[in-house]
Amino acid sequence: MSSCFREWELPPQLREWNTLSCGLIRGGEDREQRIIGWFHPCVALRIRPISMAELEEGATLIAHKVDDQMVVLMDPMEDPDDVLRANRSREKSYMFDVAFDFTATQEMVYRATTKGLIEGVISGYNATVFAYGPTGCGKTYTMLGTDHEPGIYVRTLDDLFRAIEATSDNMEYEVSMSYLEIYNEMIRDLLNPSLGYLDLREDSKGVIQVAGITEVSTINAKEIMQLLMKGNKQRTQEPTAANRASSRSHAVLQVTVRQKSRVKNIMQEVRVGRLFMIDLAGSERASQTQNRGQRMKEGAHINRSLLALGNCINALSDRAGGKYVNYRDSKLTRLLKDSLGGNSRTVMIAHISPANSAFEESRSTLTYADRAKSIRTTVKRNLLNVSYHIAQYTSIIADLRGEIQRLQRKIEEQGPRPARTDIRRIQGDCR
Ligand SMILES: Nc1ncnc2c1ncn2[C@@H]1O[C@H](COP(=O)(O)OP(=O)(O)OP(=O)(O)O)[C@@H](O)[C@H]1O
Repeated sequence: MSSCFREWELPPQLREWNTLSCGLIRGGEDREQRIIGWFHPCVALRIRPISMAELEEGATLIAHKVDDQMVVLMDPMEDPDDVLRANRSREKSYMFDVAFDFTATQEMVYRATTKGLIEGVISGYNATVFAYGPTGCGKTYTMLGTDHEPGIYVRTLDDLFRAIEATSDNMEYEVSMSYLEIYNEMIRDLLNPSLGYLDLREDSKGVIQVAGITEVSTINAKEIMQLLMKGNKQRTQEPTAANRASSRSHAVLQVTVRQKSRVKNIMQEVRVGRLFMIDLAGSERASQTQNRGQRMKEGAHINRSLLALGNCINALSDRAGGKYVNYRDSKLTRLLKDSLGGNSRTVMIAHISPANSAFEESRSTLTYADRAKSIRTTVKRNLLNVSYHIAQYTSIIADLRGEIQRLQRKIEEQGPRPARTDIRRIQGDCR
């Protein structure tokens, strides 16, 4: 099984961090970011098992994994038994960093896509993993999973805390998480829904923040999982014809890790890594889902934001063409700005059904996933430079010392201080 990153090892550019001649960007007075290189997203494809409903409809299989990286999609209108068929133009093969079919376990998907990001995150790099694809194709299964087959959220958090534990003799960590959903273009805090709808703000360094979101600090995987499960119960899910428990919102789990050395020194740095794990709502065809009323309205919002995401992917993958990337079209793309074309190692896991009835959705998902491979992101280490503050205080202290010396000199120049009686006499003169 090939993988995006080698297990427990940093990707080559990250490993070469110490030897690379890095660019140094001052991202603000107290924040430095060191560029370590360009990256393309890791794009994985998962073909879920055929469902009972599809079997009952007499579905045939049209999507196949050929090897660890190649997937073939056949046009269902073509007769596979016709040996004379000359026109196979609509049968297409796609190459990905890694491909999975119904035989793949949750552990295999996690190891090949996400596990390799953890070491970077605890050392101050940003990373994003997102599940993409049509409704009912297995995104929530991959990200959240089940009690028996936990998905990427649980496995990542388990390994993240294990990695922290392994280096905690030398390093001090602070981990916090937030969990939100974007439902009908509105942001809701899943850890504290009573906060109402939240706004997106861009800080002075261009980093997108959700104003007022609950950030829970913890260093305990079990505690995070309990919060996640609680938050997930708040997520908007409804039965649709395509999926009995269809997620009607995009769910974003953000884990922030701050790392600093236990050895206190004057040049101490705090490294801040952010990991986004995103379970997108599924794209859907109104005709297939038979949605009406509220479900149809939700579907329109979902499709609109996924279209905005698709447009960003298109524009970003055509950098040579100099296309403008419009992140502002939806909350989803604004939130994913850094993950898509900015400072992040990004993994996209596209999902499709193997059935002939899903041909059009599968084809467009494969096309988007294929385009996403040519996006480039610039990965930088995020440093909150404590030494900057120390330098500031040192220079303030030096200034104050200089001022004291100047005043002392002035007093000395003015001669000895008048005695108390002289002061009384001076006051008397003034009256
Ligand atoms: N790889 C898989 N192995 C076993 N079951 C799967 C797999 N992928 C999906 N399923 C099952 O298929 C059904 C639909 O999956 P899921 O809810 O994850 O789809 P989704 O893409 O998140 O859908 P939506 O966009 O509507 O929320 C679920 O019952 C899920 O358990």
